[in-house]
Amino acid sequence: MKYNGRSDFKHGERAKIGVLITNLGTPEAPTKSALRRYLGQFLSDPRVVEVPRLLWKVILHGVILRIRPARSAKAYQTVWTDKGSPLMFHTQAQRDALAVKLADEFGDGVEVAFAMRYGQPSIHNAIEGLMQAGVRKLVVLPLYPQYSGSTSASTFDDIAADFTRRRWLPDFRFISHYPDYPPYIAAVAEKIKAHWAEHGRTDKLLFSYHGVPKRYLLEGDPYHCECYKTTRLVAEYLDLGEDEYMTTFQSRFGREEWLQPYTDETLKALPAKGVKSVQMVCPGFSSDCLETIEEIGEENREYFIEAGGETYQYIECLNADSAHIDMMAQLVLDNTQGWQPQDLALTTQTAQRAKELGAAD
Ligand SMILES: C=CC1=C(C)c2cc3[nH]c(cc4nc(cc5[nH]c(cc1n2)c(C)c5CCC(=O)O)C(CCC(=O)O)=C4C)c(C)c3C=C
Ligand SMILES: [Fe+2]
Ligand SMILES: [Fe+2]
Repeated sequence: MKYNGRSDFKHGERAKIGVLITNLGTPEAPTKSALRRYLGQFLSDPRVVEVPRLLWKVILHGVILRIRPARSAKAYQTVWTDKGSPLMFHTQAQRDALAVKLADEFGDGVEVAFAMRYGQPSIHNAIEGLMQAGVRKLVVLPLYPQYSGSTSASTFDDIAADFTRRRWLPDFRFISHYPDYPPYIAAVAEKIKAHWAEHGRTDKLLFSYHGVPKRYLLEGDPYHCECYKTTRLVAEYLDLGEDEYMTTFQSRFGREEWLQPYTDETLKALPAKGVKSVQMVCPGFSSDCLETIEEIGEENREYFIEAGGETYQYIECLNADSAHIDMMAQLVLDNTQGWQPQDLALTTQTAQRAKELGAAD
């Protein structure tokens, strides 16, 4: 076994704090072949699809990867921009802004990177870059406010896989969720308020979260509860009455039952119940992406209007808004309590002894 490490370590070198933000990942291009690669990696993750491996391998390679890539590529083409995939450029912008913000706190003693769980930039490459830059204390912030095994734990698995191959592990903190973190709740609520100030209010506000199979909830995944908690706290902040908002779940995948109520079914049913205008918000997504721009912004709009709805508005994700970056910086600061970038505390004597033993200076 060859462990990853640095052979050019210098005694007295500054030990930096590393901050790694992550998100899900996105295909490299909106093409069938790129989608096949991306979906192949994503849907092979046992945290995402909890089906016996052999059976799933046959279904994935025999059916899904033959049909879905072409369909998904078409959908991605509708959201692709000159800057590439929205999920990618928003995450890059979040990293850049967070780096500026954290430099106020730690000066040049902090390194900020971003990575994607599937595809590039990979978690392994990002950690490698941070370690090469002298990071000895690492905080990882997956940008999933609500914990789910399929997202948060899967990210942890990938970090752990990197660590099993690493010679010198950093001090490590992992922010597994923040569904009720006051600055996050405030940022989501204030974004809604800003939308109201510009466009007024509608009959209902729908909080739409990405779904997971209902089976995961029944087997102990807290995701469902954490989504409801976020909704409740934002609704309280906004002083909403019970009948003014709803929580729904979108992006169903496969045949089994997922968390309900489904966003699409709800929107098809609301006009008949007298709800003619809705605003949609997706607090579980830190960045606008295929699932918000195309699925909520376009596809579900059609369902609602075809069913007799009159006004349908989508409120964008927090993306690289300053309130979102401030929230991330605060979360990082809360989770680096007691950490300061510092010179490695090696005495001259220790350094001398290490030199005698042949270590690089
Ligand atoms: C926000 C949290 C997310 C959870 C929880 C989640 C679970 C989950 N997703 C799938 C299947 C697919 N998701 C896809 C796209 C996608 N999913 C999330 C986030 C969560 N997924 C995001 C941010 C995105 C968009 C990525 C982008 O490039 O913009 C897709 C791919 C799109 C498609 O082909 O339709 C699939 C497939 C499962 C099975 C699952 C939980 C079990
Ligand atoms: Fe997903
Ligand atoms: Fe619950």
